Amino acid sequence: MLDTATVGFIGGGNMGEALIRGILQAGLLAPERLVVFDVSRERLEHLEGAYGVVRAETLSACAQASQVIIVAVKPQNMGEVLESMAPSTPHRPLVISIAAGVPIQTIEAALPQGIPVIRVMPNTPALVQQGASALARGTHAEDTHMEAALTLFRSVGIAHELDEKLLDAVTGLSGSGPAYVLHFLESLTDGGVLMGIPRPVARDLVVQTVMGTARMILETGRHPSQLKDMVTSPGGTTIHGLEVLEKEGVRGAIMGAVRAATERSKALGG
Ligand SMILES: NC(=O)C1=CN([C@@H]2O[C@H](COP(=O)(O)OP(=O)(O)OC[C@H]3O[C@@H](n4cnc5c(N)ncnc54)[C@H](OP(=O)(O)O)[C@@H]3O)[C@@H](O)[C@H]2O)C=CC1
Ligand SMILES: O=C(O)[C@@H]1CCC=N1
Repeated sequence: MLDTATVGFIGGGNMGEALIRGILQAGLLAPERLVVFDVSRERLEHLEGAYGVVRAETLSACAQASQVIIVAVKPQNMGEVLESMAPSTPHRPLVISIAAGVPIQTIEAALPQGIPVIRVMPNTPALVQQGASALARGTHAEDTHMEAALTLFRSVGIAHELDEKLLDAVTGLSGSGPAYVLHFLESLTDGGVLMGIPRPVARDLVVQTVMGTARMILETGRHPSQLKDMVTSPGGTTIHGLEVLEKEGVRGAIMGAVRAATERSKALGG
């Protein structure tokens, strides 16, 4: 269904822009096939100017022009957006929500009966086609709808179909995950600076170390523990660093962060 579809974005903030940019860079759709509506005129002007996408003057115009509608507003704005959108969906578009925590049932109940809905949890590395998304289908979403949604999100990274009950956990893991990785990356860089390395060099070394380590997992298929053991010489430097991380409870702290974010996602759904 994507071959001829116009894809509408309601909400063109951080995540909306990451998807727009990623989809265009991947060459999946031409800019004239992307229509955007945002309450912020500034955002609309930015998106139109930066990417050449079509700007809709109203939410209804965006919905009416689109066979696939990606709703990318904050969970708190979902109620008003769905209410405004409902009368503009007689053409039965596929509605894709990326809002954290908002259950499919809530979205379906706010729209006319029979509208296909897919709930997705993407993440910001979609901006550079390195996103990670999980998708769950609603009552009326058929295989063609899921295939179209998977094609969209796979154009900007990897995507898995999952049962909806796991989407809050995905939100806590890979949805919020880039922030944890950036926090770690920033701390590691500060560690280098603390030891006297100029910041730009420390940043470069850290980014390459994180990227190289992730690629090593993917390309060797080995367990992270095995790869960690390769770095860790008996009585050497690494084991002394690891001892500090274990004493400070970093592993438990990271697991706790995923749990806290998952619980927050559940709470956002009401
Ligand atoms: N950021 C992330 O890493 C991720 C976010 N998400 C989800 O994506 C959604 C968007 O998040 P994010 O992009 O970070 O949020 P942003 O606040 O950056 O973007 C939302 C945009 O929608 C606009 N908006 C608000 N109300 C309306 C409306 N009624 N109609 C049209 N546009 C409206 C906002 O304008 P204004 O600012 O003026 O209100 C803003 O420009 C959220 O539901 C979030 O849970 C999912 C995965 C990752
Ligand atoms: O922080 C948030 O609520 C959103 C959802 C996942 C990432 N950012």
